[in-house]
Amino acid sequence: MLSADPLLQLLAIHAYRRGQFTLASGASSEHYVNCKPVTLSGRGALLLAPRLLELVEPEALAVAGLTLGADPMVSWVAHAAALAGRNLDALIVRKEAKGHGTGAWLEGPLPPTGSLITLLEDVVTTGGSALKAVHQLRAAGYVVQRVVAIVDREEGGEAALGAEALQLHSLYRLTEVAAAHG
Ligand SMILES: O=P(O)(O)OC[C@H]1O[C@H](OP(=O)(O)OP(=O)(O)O)[C@H](O)[C@@H]1O
Ligand SMILES: O=C(O)c1cc(=O)[nH]c(=O)[nH]1
Repeated sequence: MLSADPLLQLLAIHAYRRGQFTLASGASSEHYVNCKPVTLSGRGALLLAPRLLELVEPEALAVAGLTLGADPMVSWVAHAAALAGRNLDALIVRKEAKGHGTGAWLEGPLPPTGSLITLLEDVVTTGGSALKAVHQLRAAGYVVQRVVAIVDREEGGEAALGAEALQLHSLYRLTEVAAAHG
């Protein structure tokens, strides 16, 4: 049965797949949620941006995320914030420092050192990718206390983030998306 929640419906139809998958952690899984067909769709952006923006800390000056899953997310959340009259910019954290030019890890309009930044993720499994981004942001002098994800697979991510003083907020659990897929 189709979910009454249009966003859950989009994720169930366009993001969730059953099969054999190798995850970022190297583990195997019979489920995969590829959020990109949703996060890169106009309707997905329209539905997701306000849902994620309301979970961003009110004092945050930027949203940041590890490329490339979080790239569209940080962009349209910053856009939604601007439409609401809020000062919130987008930052992209590279998976490795740029090998030429600036040599940067972080791209975007950098807020002052000490600013609060909320980390965005599409999927949290072990939390390793989110932590990689948080480590770069903290090394650059930013305060990160919260990770906001579309889907929490509930496979250790919340505890791993908690061990580094990070709260995980997610819109959906993998089990909900799988159930909506049917
Ligand atoms: O919590 P974790 O165990 O780290 O797994 C979740 C990560 O895996 C996916 O990224 P992926 O490495 O597939 O990269 P991509 O966004 O560049 O496709 C996803 O976008 C998360 O960042
Ligand atoms: O753990 C991962 O790599 C992972 C799982 C998943 O369901 N979706 C995703 O994008 N990454």
